[in-house]
Amino acid sequence: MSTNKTFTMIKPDAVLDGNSGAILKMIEAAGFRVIALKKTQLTPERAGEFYAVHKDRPFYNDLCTYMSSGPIVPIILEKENAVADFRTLIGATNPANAEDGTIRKLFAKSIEANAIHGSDSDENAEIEGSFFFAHTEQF
Ligand SMILES: Nc1ncnc2c1ncn2[C@@H]1O[C@H](COP(=O)(O)OP(=O)(O)OP(=O)(O)O)[C@@H](O)[C@H]1O
Repeated sequence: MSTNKTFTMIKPDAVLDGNSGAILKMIEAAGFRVIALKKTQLTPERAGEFYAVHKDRPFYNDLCTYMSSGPIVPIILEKENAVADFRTLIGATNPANAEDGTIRKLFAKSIEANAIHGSDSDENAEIEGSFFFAHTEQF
């Protein structure tokens, strides 16, 4: 059964460019409610843990370097059909393929520095949210 929650993370390129506020505004305007939010920075090792599923991909090392290169804003969100609706809101992984009006179309710079992450399943949303927030931090 759906948990109605998803996990997102505004990535270093978007945070450093001062786009966190504009991105959060789009997220809330689309009907998502913020359950937990903070600003933090990953070490390369923690970035490697977060993206462990990609450890055999050729872009893994560059991805970990990039994801630990600056601040990020991890967020837990709530909405009906949250995981699927959020993937629609952010658009395709590669901004060259992202649909008009999506967050990545507006803010992503490249397939790597693509502004934002969105969980791809209810199970991963739970795992990824717990990676950054203890249950007591959520409300
Ligand atoms: N070919 C690639 N070259 C460089 N970086 C890539 C490439 N493919 C994916 N990435 C990076 O790895 C992240 C995870 O890749 P994945 O295939 O899970 O995409 P996604 O599900 O759209 O993105 P995310 O998991 O961040 O929401 C991407 O968001 C992107 O930052």
